[in-house]
Amino acid sequence: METSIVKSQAYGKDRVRVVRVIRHSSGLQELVDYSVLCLLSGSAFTPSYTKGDNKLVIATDSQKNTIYYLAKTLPAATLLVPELFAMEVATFMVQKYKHVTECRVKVTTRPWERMQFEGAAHGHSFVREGKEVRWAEAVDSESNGCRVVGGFFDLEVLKTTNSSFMGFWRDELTTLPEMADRMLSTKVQCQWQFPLRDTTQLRHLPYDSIYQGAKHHTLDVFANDERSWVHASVQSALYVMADRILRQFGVVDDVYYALPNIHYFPVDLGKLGLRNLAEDAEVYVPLADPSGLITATVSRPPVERKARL
Ligand SMILES: O=c1[nH]c(=O)c2[nH]c(=O)[nH]c2[nH]1
Repeated sequence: METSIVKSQAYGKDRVRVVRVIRHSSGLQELVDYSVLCLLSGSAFTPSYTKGDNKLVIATDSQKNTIYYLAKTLPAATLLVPELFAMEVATFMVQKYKHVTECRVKVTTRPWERMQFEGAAHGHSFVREGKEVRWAEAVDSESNGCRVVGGFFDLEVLKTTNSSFMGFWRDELTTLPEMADRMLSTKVQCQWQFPLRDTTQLRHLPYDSIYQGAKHHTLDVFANDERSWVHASVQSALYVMADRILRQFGVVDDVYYALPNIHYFPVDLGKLGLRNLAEDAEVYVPLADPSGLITATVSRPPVERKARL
């Protein structure tokens, strides 16, 4: 007879692909392309793990059907915003099934850009641009209310100059030279968290503007903020990016970044009689592994947090 206890559990369906078309009477058509993860938790499910008792198990197949059902029946304005869609699925599950105490829904989007011809937007044709992925997560829980997070990952950027890394700790294990100018590349992961609110308030936050703003600040600081790059490091640029997002969007509680430092090294062409190091560097080789990894969560000072409540 087993004596172990289940400390935590969550089960559901992952990678539910939903492509939803919204057909407007004007002839314009819109499209979202989502991959959805839905996970249910609750102590009522413990016997399904410990006793093989499935009485209260909502089949993962039914969870998948619920996602399709909501994709068909929710209003367009909700479907088009991943945070709102995630929240509707999560709250639906918690409200419909009394024994579900928490539902976690993560929606990942694959962006389709509307085609443009001579400046005019096409009514129903789209092209996949870039690899960056937007995502949103809503966790609705009976006891805590709803927690929403938005973010993006795989935004790949590179700059050929105006980045340095100087003045770092040196000891017998240090071989890296001071770098007054270097190539810099990263694949940005950024996410922003909203305070716990009730769902009525959460339904009215400007999720799309925050996503656009976060992306803008990320690219603008990467390309243009001389202070953080020319004189400092990935760490200091990360902080400036996050601070800008927090200052523009009062509803955001904290911002997390993960910035890999994908190294590009100048090839030593000395043996070919060519100078290609330091200020002569023009030919580089990207290093697949390892990369640096700089991460931080940045939030408001405690006093400012209190004032916002
Ligand atoms: O911006 C950087 N931060 C670091 O901490 C670091 N470490 C390193 O080797 N190169 C860099 N670059």
